[in-house]
Amino acid sequence: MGRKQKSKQGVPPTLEETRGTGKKPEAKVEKKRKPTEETAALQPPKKQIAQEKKSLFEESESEPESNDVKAAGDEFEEADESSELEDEENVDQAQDEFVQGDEAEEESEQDSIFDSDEESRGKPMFSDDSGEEDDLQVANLEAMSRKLDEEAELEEKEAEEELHTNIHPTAPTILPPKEEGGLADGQPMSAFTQDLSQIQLRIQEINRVLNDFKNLCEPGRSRAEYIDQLISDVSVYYGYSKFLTEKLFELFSASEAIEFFESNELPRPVTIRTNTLKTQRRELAQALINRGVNLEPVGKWSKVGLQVFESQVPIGATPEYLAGHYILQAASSFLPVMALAPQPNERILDMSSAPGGKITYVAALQKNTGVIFANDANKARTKALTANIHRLGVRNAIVCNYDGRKFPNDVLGGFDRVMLDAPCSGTGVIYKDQSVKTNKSERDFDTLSHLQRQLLLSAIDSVDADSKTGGYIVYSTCSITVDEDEAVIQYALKKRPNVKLVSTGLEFGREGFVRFREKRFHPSMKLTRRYYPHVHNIDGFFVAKLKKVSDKIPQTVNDVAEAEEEHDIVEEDSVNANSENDSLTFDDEADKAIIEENRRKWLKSKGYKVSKKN
Ligand SMILES: C[S@@+](CC[C@H](N)C(=O)[O-])C[C@H]1O[C@@H](n2cnc3c(N)ncnc32)[C@H](O)[C@@H]1O
Repeated sequence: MGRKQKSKQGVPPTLEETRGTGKKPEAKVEKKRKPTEETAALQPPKKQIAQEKKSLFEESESEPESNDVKAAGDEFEEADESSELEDEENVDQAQDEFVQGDEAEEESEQDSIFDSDEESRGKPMFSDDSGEEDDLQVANLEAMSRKLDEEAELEEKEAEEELHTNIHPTAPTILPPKEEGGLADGQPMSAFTQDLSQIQLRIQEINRVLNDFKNLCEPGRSRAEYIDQLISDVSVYYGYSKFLTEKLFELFSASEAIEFFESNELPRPVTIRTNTLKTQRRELAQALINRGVNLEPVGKWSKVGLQVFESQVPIGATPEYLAGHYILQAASSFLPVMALAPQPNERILDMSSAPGGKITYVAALQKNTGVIFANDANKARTKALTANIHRLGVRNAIVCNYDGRKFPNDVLGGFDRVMLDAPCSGTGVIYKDQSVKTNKSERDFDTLSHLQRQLLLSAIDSVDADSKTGGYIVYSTCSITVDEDEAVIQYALKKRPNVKLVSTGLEFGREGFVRFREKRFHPSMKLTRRYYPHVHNIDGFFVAKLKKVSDKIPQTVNDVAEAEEEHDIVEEDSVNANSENDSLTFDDEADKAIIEENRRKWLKSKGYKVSKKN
């Protein structure tokens, strides 16, 4: 019903489009969020620069992230088609397809990435290099940010006026009458109007009622009825499958969910990362400003990121770009590398590294010392990885092409640190790949979560707990679903009690869920970090950092305590992974069957004779 209705109406205009035509949206869904502590590190911009995005990247080369989501989407479409396979085989096949990828897949995709840092507007800081902030002439930035602030203020004022004009002083009849259209009690009521602008208005109205339910609800109507209608309306208005709308809705309160869905209609700010192997941020900024690029640092939290406001030249084809002085990279992608905190001379594994945005940052932090194994299971994607490694002047990386689940730990293991930026559904980057809105099923999430769990165990097994400088694993995704984030970490804590969660060291971000619906995660899960587009104005992201305390997989709580003592680990916040609080259960039997099936397929592919399945 929802999709049908949408195709009749066409895609709802985004706020940006509405602004572009000079026509205002009928009303803001909700008054703009006031800056909170949470947003202090990264203030969302009050004015997005969607139009500029296109011209900025017209000639840009491929960079990380957008590829990833697309790859996931493509592979899952294929997985869906293999309907004649048995359930287990389906899961397996989907995983294999996901890993192998399409050889013909485009190796390069544009990375249209946006970010903002309102806080630092007007006071640019380039603190990474020499601390000589005053040296850089960035008057253009100040002018730009003043202009943006004024526009934003005006917009906010207008939005507030509209809110008052459009919203009825008392609760109107929002929900369709129970008897109308044969709707039964408790049955989710899909949109009873064909008009998207009316649906949009109803979204606002329901939100208002939910925020003051006691006074504004219609007599005899339950909160659940309003929420059902809201989910149905959001699904129609923003064009999501009902399944995904519900899945994402449950992560937030109703008002926040609306903000989240709205934020997926707007691009994130364009950001670039200075390649400190070749230049310093201050010099790069100066060179780009001279070419007519308006930019400023992404925020105090990053020493290498720059946000691009507008540019008279294609930002992906400047001489500085071609010389490898920077890479177009989402600000969110800096975070797992910062959490990994690689040290010079370490041996590091990036288990799924193509097209190389994060691993080239790792190399820069190591100043090209030590050794990085830049692995990716998709051979086609390793070409873009190699190209980026060359362009950015990385000399300490070895590109390899293993399925991370079967990474040869016995030969190549014993790493000081391992990064697993896992393949995921991309629910954090819906703006970049709108197909995620409709092409993900429950089965896709199950398949991915299973793959992510296997990869994480393999990542853990590749680390040397006795490393003098490290012994860490960082797990990240650009998805915000609990299945792909906390549930994967919880699984690893259970299967590998020789690891424990530690602080990511990241300054901002929301704590990971310790409770989520019926699930109870380990208390140390609060050390993980979640990022959201509507809160932090960066891609939705998840980052967790684990410390391996022993190379043996301990069997008892005491074993873990002993290992920790031996490794002299003092982590006030983190709690032992083998705690009794661990109440989440796992379907070990199902895992066993899938792993066994994978093993059989692998043996077969290597030419071994494999006995028939029982
Ligand atoms: C999120 S992307 C990685 C992005 C990369 N870290 C970067 O910053 O550019 C996930 C990657 O996982 C790879 N992948 C999928 N399944 C894999 C597996 N079983 N083993 C290793 N890599 C895998 C995909 O080919 C994809 O390149």
